[in-house]
Amino acid sequence: MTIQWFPGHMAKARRQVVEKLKLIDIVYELVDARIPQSSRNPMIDDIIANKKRILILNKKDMADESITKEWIQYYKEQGIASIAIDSQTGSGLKQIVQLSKELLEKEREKMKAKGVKPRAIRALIVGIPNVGKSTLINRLAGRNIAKTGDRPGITKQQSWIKTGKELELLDTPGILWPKFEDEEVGLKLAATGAIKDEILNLQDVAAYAMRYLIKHYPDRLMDRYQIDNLSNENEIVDLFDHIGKKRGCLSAGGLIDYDKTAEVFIRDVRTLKLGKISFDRPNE
Ligand SMILES: Nc1nc2c(ncn2[C@@H]2O[C@H](COP(=O)(O)OP(=O)(O)OP(=O)(O)O)[C@@H](O)[C@H]2O)c(=O)[nH]1
Repeated sequence: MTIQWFPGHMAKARRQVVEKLKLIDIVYELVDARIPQSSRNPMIDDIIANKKRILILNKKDMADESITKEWIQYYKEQGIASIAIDSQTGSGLKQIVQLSKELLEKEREKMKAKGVKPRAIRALIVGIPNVGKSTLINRLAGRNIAKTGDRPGITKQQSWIKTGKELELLDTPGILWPKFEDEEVGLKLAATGAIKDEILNLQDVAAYAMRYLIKHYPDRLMDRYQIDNLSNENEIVDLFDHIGKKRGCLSAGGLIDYDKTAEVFIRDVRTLKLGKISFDRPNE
């Protein structure tokens, strides 16, 4: 389902998250590990205010491992606890409870001192569309629970999902909007498949991804499309021609079909044919 993020919807989405914050101890802010900055909500710090938070870099299986490590370090320096996980296989999930306990230790110690037995930690997953919120909830619950999160305008009864003895999750994640105002962010969201292909011109998205690969992963481009010398193909049009020819993207008259080439190239990127690519890098 595509959400049209009008200002009214943003305000409503924000209100829904703020309401839920009253019920929970900790926020799990879910982002896409390939674009940890570009897949964050622009107002997230303001929205969650003083609540404890873990920044969860999901889909780590698709991101460049060394860059993910740099991100974790970067966030540590910013005072933000972060971990990388793969919700599809469950890799990294154990750290979530462990880290939550660490972050909430003081509060829990205080409760113990008052003679109150600490209850399970209560958490809310928030994030922009498509970062894997439902997949994570289902994984933590050990069954298929989460279907859709809060759509702006739709109010749903809250209920808790128990995941083991130590953690309870709100069953509907908070859906927040991405940073659309920045064109590059839009291109990154499109390149990773986070937004619908109809929203941006696919040739623009492909050209952006090609430039990014020339800069950061030239060998992979050369290997995949048998390019001998990338410096001669720096012109994006030449690269389109080369890839179009190699991948058989020709129109009736034998000319390169650029739309088809863009589609094939983007599919290669999204299906890891060019390896694991991180489109956001710290300090860039
Ligand atoms: N490779 C990989 N794919 C994942 C992972 N987590 C989720 N996905 C896929 O990402 C897509 C989006 O996942 P969802 O769980 O529907 O994302 P969501 O955040 O709930 O999306 P909305 O309901 O649109 O807000 C699905 O195709 C999932 O299978 C992961 O860790 N690795």
